[in-house]
Amino acid sequence: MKVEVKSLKVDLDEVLILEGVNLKVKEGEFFGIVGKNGSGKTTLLRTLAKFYPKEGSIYIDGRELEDIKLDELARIVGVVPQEFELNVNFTVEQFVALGRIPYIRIFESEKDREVVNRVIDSLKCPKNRIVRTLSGGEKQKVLIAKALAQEPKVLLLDEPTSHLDIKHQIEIVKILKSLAKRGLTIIATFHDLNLALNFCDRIAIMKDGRVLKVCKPDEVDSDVLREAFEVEVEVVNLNGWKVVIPKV
Ligand SMILES: Nc1ncnc2c1ncn2[C@@H]1O[C@H](COP(=O)(O)OP(=O)(O)OP(=O)(O)O)[C@@H](O)[C@H]1O
Repeated sequence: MKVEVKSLKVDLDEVLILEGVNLKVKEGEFFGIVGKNGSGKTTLLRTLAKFYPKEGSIYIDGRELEDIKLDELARIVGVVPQEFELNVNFTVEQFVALGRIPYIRIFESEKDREVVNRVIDSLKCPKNRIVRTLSGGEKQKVLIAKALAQEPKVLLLDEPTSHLDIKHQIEIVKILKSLAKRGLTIIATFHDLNLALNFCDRIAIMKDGRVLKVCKPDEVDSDVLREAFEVEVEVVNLNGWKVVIPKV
């Protein structure tokens, strides 16, 4: 499903956090959001998930967010939050099954079990382990699995690779890329510019609650990064990889 944001403004506790945000994310697009700390990335994602009141409009598949009730929204939009104290005593299987709540009537159905097992297998999560005992990276995958068990059409992820080593970072972004290729619309924030530049289809660069530029990774240059991050950097091409190097 496509996601469109028009003239979005968000105030939290009477502080202006987002203003004049306009975005058009296509169905099946892997869309990255980057920007320095406090630029408004998390607030934008949470607003897309209807966590915060807003001015302006957000359309999901052409429908204004206000008109989509929360139970229906839970079947359309999956959210993977940034920080999550995942100290629950559930097994991975039980925890991922929570993602089926928007579908469950009284008893878990055969389909619920099938979806939970498919998602766990596709992310290679350790099904029978207790979630509390998992490493940060394993917990991150379990959170993504729970969101995918919702069978969302749009997946919002806040820093999906923040707890991961380089192997697992690449594993997760490749999984996200393949999900997007199969039609899932993915909007994810990244601190790691190199991951965003090499895997996202397009990127929004944010500063001070506004979107400075939306472009393809090839169009991200040192000028816009200097403006957004207030640091001198160079964007170079190294063996087919775009790499952002700080000039210190
Ligand atoms: N409830 C609130 N009341 C006032 N200010 C808030 C509130 N929530 C967030 N902010 C402020 O809004 C700004 C944007 O925060 P947000 O978490 O969206 O940024 P971010 O780009 O995700 O940052 P980070 O990269 O550090 O996670 C920050 O200055 C933050 O302090």
